[in-house]
Amino acid sequence: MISAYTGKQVRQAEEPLLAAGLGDVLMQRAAHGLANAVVREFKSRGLRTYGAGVAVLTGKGNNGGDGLYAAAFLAARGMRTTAILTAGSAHPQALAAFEQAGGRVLYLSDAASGALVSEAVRADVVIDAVLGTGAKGGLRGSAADLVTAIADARAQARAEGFVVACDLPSGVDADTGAVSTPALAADLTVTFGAAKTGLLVDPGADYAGRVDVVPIGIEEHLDQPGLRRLEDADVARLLPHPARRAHKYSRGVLGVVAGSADYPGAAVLACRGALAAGVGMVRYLGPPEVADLVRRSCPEMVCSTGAVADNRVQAWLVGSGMGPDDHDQLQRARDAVTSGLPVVADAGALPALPDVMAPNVVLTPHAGELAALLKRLGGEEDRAAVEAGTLAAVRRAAALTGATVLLKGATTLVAAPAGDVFSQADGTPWLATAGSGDVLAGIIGALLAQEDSDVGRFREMGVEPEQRWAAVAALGAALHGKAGRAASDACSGGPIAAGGIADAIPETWGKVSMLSNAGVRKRNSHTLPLR
Ligand SMILES: NC(=O)C1=CN([C@@H]2O[C@H](COP(=O)(O)OP(=O)(O)OC[C@H]3O[C@@H](n4cnc5c(N)ncnc54)[C@H](O)[C@@H]3O)[C@@H](O)[C@H]2O)[C@@H](O)CC1
Ligand SMILES: [K+]
Repeated sequence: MISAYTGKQVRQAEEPLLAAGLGDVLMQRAAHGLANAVVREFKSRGLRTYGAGVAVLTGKGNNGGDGLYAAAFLAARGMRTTAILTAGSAHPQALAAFEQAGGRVLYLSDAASGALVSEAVRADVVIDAVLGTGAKGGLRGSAADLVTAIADARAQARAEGFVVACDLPSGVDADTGAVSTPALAADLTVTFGAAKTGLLVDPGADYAGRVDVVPIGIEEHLDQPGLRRLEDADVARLLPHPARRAHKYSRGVLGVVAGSADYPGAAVLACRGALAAGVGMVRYLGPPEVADLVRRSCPEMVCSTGAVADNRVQAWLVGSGMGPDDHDQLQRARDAVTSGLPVVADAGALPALPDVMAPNVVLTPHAGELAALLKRLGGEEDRAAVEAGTLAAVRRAAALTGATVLLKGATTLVAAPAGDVFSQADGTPWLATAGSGDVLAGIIGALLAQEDSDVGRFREMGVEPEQRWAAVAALGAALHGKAGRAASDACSGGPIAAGGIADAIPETWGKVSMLSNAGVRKRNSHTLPLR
């Protein structure tokens, strides 16, 4: 599990060490980690470090100090290092160490900016150490102009080097992931002590590139993370596995209320996602013509035209492919949400649900649907505002509705009403295809139906029982992303259609599960390997 913290939380964790006079030690550890990461990046790209050019964009605070110390380490390895001071001054000890190691110092002024841009554009690596967690707002003045010019050169492929952000890309808000432009998109962000929340949230994640966390000794002072990400091992631990004497009912039955005359395919894709995601049985409820297509597309399905109350299931999926005029289906969606069972509510159901729900109801809006939901609850947001502040928007929606809210996107965020947030980015842009969300709803529905009252495996991971619905939804997002990636990889990175995501789920599931075979055997009470 990756745990992420706000800038304030990280600074609070640093306080006891700073009070003990260890400030310079922390900075040296951070700088050492940054320098090592830069060297590793050169090696992984098959590039020589000796004689390579390093340009450090250096602010006047401690972030600039980290960059200068790191550049001093790199100079000692024979790299040609140049610091471009953006604020006229820099961390004095770090600057002295840098100059002593043979680094060259240039000062940013309006007159010199053309030459400085060329310097940065020619460098094999640009280290962005202008602003860190102490920044208020984004880059301004000539520092902003410099970054704009470098970013333009990179966009026009006039710069060959790569960009490494020191702690976070300057201009990215460490807490919210909001971006004050201009900001330089990094290939790699080397962040200190702990991942910062804003690096794992869009749009900040767009600028962070890969994120490396360098431990600096503050870790034991960190409190509860504001945001978490499930890694492969967590996914493996959370995926359900049938007990040896399981039968189809004990494995969970999912009821699906989805599809309409206009969008019958959405019901089929939701059902295909669910059938592939481990559930014992899927029942479909809806108009006869949609039921007919579902039955013909998925012979495993049990279809009926009855009411929610007449069907024994462990969880419901409602809304995929439904419109505002599908009155019978919308009534079923409302009945499912008030049944007390876990529900995943998607697309067309979202405008028709009660204002206040329960944590075991998982809403799955995209940014436009989330904006509409927030407006209905009295907010001002439009789609652009949601996209610029995804974390705040998803948290607010969860707090206002009392439901778990999953915001779909390149980075998928899931907020529990009590405040826990998960962030998953397992997929590929090819997942942005019609029907992909229906498959996601199917997966989450299937996982909800398999949830039992055993909350131990969540507790072991530090997830409280009432927040586990968010973890289950994040698990679904992870599985969906990984399956989409696997489907695309199987076509050498080519495009995928939504049905391909569903088809790739079982093998993706199997491969991830192998990571925790020991745990699986423990849960199944088997001591002998299954043959
Ligand atoms: N506190 C510590 O002990 C450690 C801090 N570390 C580094 O220190 C950073 C935080 O350092 P600081 O608190 O000095 O903050 P920053 O380095 O982020 O910068 C703050 C400085 O820039 C100025 N500033 C703020 N906003 C600005 C803006 N929009 N435009 C231009 N100037 C602006 C401030 O007046 C201040 O001088 C972290 O991101 C990390 O890189 C690491 O060295 C690890 C240890
Ligand atoms: K930075």
